[in-house]
Amino acid sequence: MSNKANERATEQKRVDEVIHEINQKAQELYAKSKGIKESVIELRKTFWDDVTVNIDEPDDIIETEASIKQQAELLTQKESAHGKLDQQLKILIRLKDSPYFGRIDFIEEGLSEKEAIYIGVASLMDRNDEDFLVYDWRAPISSLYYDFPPGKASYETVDSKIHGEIKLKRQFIIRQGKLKGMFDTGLTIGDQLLQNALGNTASTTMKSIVATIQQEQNKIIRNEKSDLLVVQGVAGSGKTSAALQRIAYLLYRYRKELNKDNVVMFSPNPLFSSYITNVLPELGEENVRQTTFLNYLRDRAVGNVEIESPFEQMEYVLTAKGNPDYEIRIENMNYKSSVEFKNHIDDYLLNLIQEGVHFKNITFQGRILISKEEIYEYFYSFDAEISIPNRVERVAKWLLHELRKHQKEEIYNDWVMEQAELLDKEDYLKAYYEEQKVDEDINLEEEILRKEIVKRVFSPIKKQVKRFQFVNVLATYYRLFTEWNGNKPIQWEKIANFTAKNITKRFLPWEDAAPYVYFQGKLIGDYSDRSVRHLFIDEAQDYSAFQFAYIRELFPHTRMTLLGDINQAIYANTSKENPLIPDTMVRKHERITLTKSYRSTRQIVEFTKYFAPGGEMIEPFNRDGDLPKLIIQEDQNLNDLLLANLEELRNKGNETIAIITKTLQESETIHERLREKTDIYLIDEETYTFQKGLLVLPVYLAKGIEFDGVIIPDASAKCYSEESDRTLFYTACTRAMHDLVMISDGEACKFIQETPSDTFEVINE
Ligand SMILES: Nc1ncnc2c1ncn2[C@@H]1O[C@H](COP(=O)(O)OP(=O)(O)OP(=O)(O)O)[C@@H](O)[C@H]1O
Repeated sequence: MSNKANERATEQKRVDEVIHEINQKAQELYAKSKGIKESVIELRKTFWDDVTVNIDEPDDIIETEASIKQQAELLTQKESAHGKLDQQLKILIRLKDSPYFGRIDFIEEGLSEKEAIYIGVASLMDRNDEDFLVYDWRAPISSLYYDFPPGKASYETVDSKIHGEIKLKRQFIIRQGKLKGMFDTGLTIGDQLLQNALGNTASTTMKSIVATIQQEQNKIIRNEKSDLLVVQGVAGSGKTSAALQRIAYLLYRYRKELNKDNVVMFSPNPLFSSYITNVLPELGEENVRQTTFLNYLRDRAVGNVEIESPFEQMEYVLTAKGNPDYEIRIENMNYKSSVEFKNHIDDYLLNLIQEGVHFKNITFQGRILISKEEIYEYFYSFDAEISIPNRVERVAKWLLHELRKHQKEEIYNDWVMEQAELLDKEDYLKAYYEEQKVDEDINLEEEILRKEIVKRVFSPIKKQVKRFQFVNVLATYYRLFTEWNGNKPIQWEKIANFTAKNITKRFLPWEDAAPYVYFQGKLIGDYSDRSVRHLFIDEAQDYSAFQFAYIRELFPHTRMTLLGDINQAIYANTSKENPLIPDTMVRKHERITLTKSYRSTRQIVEFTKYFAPGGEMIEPFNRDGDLPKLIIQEDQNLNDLLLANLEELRNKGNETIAIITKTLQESETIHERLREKTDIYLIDEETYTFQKGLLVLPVYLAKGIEFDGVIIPDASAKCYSEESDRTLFYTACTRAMHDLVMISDGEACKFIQETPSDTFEVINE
């Protein structure tokens, strides 16, 4: 046997031994878990047998309660032990298929023996729990694998830095316990494994990249020092992947202090959220809290307002040119996205300390119990030193006190007994006795019934007061645009009229959503979630300066990781003062730039980098495919052309093909035309998942996602005519992993024309 074959046989032998060990452990765990499960079932069945129930005397009741509590605790303990064993079993099952993907032989400085360190998705100890058969990829020593080629190397432990030398670096592909591939590499992580990973067809959910994390990505994943980490990475450079592995890393590294509920991720759209849901479970972690910024704002906004989505805003910008309000809307977007507007709101808030907060009457059965004027007077009777939210709290206390007085007065009104006729008296009396702990007294019955009825009717009013709903946030916001005479910026009149018109309809355009919720927080307090320890913002280029400033105030003590690509800033006004642009961030932060693109073939990256602003720095990963194709057609039927190209892409092995349009309108038209002829799935902002096959969607909903093949049905100069379309077009093209086809009716857009003619193939139909 050759040396190589020998080594391979030795490695397979080790794989077999480790799997044997896994099987043993799994059997033991299974037996334990089964035992516990049976005892849980048994305990549930016999729960009451071991409880002494006696409620004759107060002492007996206490004893009974203690006995139930003890039994319940025992059950919880057993259930949790069973849960933990189950979790361990799941890890073993994962390891059994592929116990590890890497090995390094490391000699620590001062020691003579080298140690072979095998790295996998989770740790595995030998039977005696003495040695590691597999190290978790997140263990400190595993960083050697990602950070260094063979030669001098070091890694950091909790309290020191260990130096030494890597003698060997090896990568494995193990599937179903069989060694399918094995490569020794001089590079950080060899090309071959990455080639394998990237050459596959797109999947409908994202995969983990732990076996092939690159050095730059590893810096993002293992960064523990920065409070604010800003990652600017070109399209397909692995930002989202790095973010998810970073979450898994942090959950492992700080497992005592951090859990899934302490981590929040803002993602660009619901489709993206479901696209990434598999990654953390694949790494043995539970999914963290995920939401879109839109949902975050919608969940918070008071005042029964309708908040426009950023996608609707985008669609408006792209399709409503010529609309009488269009220019004003753009100005509104400009101004409301700026920190200048935030300062303006802050000035207004200073004025509100003196005057101007609007309140609502507290009404009951159509009568005003406490008028807004009375509330206003009480609110402004406080010292100017007392902040607005603080005063609001005091007003709430006062209102509750006043309401109690009104409640008492209502008791003897006729309506109460009328209502009593309609009710289940038993239920009311029972509730009363339970609460008041008094003995039944028939003479008191009517009195009690009255009290109870009034209490229940007042309860929702009190709840509203406790939630500060007596403050009319929307009307106070409206006053900013209609009455307040503060320092007004230029163009204020138009913007103010436009905003006032919308507020009257209880409608908030997307650019007004964050300002309104910010303003609301300053009036009635923010329910900022202090349990959030890490916040991740993906596609950070799509946030405006106002939104960032607001998020920073909302999470003052939260560590943040912002990831994005300024070249993909598709929403109007988000690329100004964006933290992804160097020097725009005031707060101390660390910045990592990723320039290598892994998603697309070399040919697609070479083509797209020409029209990405600052694209010279984009480096393709060395994976070859066909040149992007530009089809120029004059009178061809677009349907036939699309169908023919689809067929061709399918024949080349592409499984997921997306027709990416500029607007939703266009997507709908194409969907309508093709649905009779082929299976095609339209994706809109309500779509949460997608299947392999043919999809049609606007570019702003394709953010963060990738497809085997992409067809741009209208890449003409008519469609992508403005400079502001550059990032849209770039985003659309960079969704393609293997094939990119662009169709243009007549002259192609200037972005294609800017690129050297040898970077794409032109076909004249
Ligand atoms: N180290 C890696 N090993 C294997 N695959 C990788 C690696 N880095 C990135 N990829 C792959 O490259 C593709 C792009 O990654 P990802 O979506 O994380 O990039 P992104 O920077 O967020 O892209 P975009 O900004 O365009 O949305 C994915 O298929 C991902 O699995």
